[in-house]
Amino acid sequence: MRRNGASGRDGQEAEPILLVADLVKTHRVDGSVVRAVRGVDLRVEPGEFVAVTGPSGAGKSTLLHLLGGLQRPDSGRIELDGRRVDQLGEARWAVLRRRRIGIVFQFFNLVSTLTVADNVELPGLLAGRSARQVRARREELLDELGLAGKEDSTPQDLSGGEQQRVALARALVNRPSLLLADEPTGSLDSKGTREVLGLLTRYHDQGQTIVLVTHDAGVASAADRVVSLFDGRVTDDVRFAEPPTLQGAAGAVVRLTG
Ligand SMILES: Nc1ncnc2c1ncn2[C@@H]1O[C@H](COP(=O)(O)OP(=O)(O)OP(=O)(O)O)[C@@H](O)[C@H]1O
Repeated sequence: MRRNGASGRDGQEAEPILLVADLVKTHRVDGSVVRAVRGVDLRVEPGEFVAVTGPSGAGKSTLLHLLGGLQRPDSGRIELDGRRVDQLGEARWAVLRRRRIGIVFQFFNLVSTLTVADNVELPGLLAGRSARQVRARREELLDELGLAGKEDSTPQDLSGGEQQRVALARALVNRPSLLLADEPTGSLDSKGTREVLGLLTRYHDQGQTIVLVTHDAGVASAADRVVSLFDGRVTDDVRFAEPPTLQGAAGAVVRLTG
């Protein structure tokens, strides 16, 4: 392994997908002040699979929310695909998120009253794609994710692992530049964890850029780079010389789950 540099997988200088500089976020609730993110710098190259890890309260979820535009930083800079985005308003962030960013959450956040098919298609239709295009993409994803035949089910008919696979399909429907995942295996059993990590690894192998937040070192080992946070600051940034293979990721999960 090596400490992180600024070059891509092939050693060439590449345009980063994500460039974060001196990002700061303070939460204020009922007179108390929590400095959750205290000057984070991060550069993510196209095709990287980055795990952001650290103990509870380190600021991982806050950082992910800032990267996905779900919260605004107090100061600092975020560039996505070369474009500054940290100062965009809510409406423009919503458009950007739909087109460029897919997000997977710990508790899936599926719309319980919609079918699997509708949950997956919704961001595609909201992004203005044709119904035919979106339907074809949904079919492709549900097939890849082992969910063919579940189109008419509702989320509550599915296991946690299946729900997270639906959430992954929804996140990928618009072919995002960046996939963000916030503890995506945090509410899954060992089988669901294995499945979801295997699928993330497969999409990464196909070139998907992923930033995943986890407190779990076993889950982090599926990534090819691990950024450690503590008290809102990056304390370590390690990139593995050999990007892990699907088998490597599966091995990590087997070690994790026994
Ligand atoms: N919306 C919020 N309002 C107030 N405080 C918050 C909010 N979100 C997070 N915090 C606080 O900010 C700090 C960082 O929280 P954050 O959830 O980002 O850390 P984390 O590393 O993801 O932790 P965990 O693994 O427990 O989710 C914590 O002290 C937390 O209590």
